[in-house]
Amino acid sequence: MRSTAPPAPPDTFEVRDLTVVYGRSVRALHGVSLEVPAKGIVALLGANGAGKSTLLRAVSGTLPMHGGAVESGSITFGGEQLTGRSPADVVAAGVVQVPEGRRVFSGLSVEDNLRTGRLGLRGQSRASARETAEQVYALFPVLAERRRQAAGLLSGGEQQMLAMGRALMARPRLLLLDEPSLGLAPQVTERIAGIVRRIHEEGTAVLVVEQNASLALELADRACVLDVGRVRLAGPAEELSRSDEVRRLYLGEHPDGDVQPPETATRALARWAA
Ligand SMILES: Nc1ncnc2c1ncn2[C@@H]1O[C@H](COP(=O)(O)OP(=O)(O)OP(=O)(O)O)[C@@H](O)[C@H]1O
Repeated sequence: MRSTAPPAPPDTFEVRDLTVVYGRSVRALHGVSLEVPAKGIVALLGANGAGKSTLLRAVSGTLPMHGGAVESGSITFGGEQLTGRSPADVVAAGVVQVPEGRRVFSGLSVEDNLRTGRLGLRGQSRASARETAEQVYALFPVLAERRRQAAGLLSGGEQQMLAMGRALMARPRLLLLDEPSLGLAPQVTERIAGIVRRIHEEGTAVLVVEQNASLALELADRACVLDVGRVRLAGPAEELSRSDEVRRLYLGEHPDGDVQPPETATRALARWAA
């Protein structure tokens, strides 16, 4: 039977009722749904162990490397099914992840690190590779200055920029950012945030996973809070940043120094889950 659901708008990224297991017993995600509109920027928040990395692994096709599998649900980008696809296929579909912890090839030069971002991409000419590299250097002038230096000699912030630049070499239409501020000084974090804004303004959709909730909520249009593998809150980032629950749990604020009454949290949940 043909589906009667209307086709998704081009480049909408959709996760629907996703359940992920590790081995036989660890269910890390339970029926998670979220959406990144075309050219949107969405933050995924949650405490340690909430399932943020698991969601990114499911999207990028790297779950099997961690002993995980999608049990049910779907992941689509512009209507194209990504569930169960290989990492190379996901990149070819326009969805590229910047891994947590930067993970650059420290013995390779900046230039060669950028080249690895295009490995395996089909139908791309040398001229277009050069043009993309120049766009990346324009976005990160510090990488242009150090293009022949070994990546291992860069500072933490510069390595984060290189990891982002390498992902941009594949010309993603959706960029997945895993903890871009991890281990960086506040000033460097601000620079990275500014670059994420520019990438987004130039038309790339972004899904950003962050422990630094204030940064993520400042950057994003919408946000989604995961709690022990389930979506606890979702809605416009500005509304979430005003939510008592988010302020207390993720922004480190303690309104009146008191614990929030449970009925307030329930009402907040109902409002943002709508
Ligand atoms: N390879 C794995 N094998 C078994 N269980 C795992 C594996 N990776 C993660 N888990 C479990 O899945 C759940 C979700 O973990 P996940 O790493 O996705 O959370 P997270 O929100 O990314 O946390 P963090 O911020 O600490 O990275 C946790 O209970 C974790 O222990």
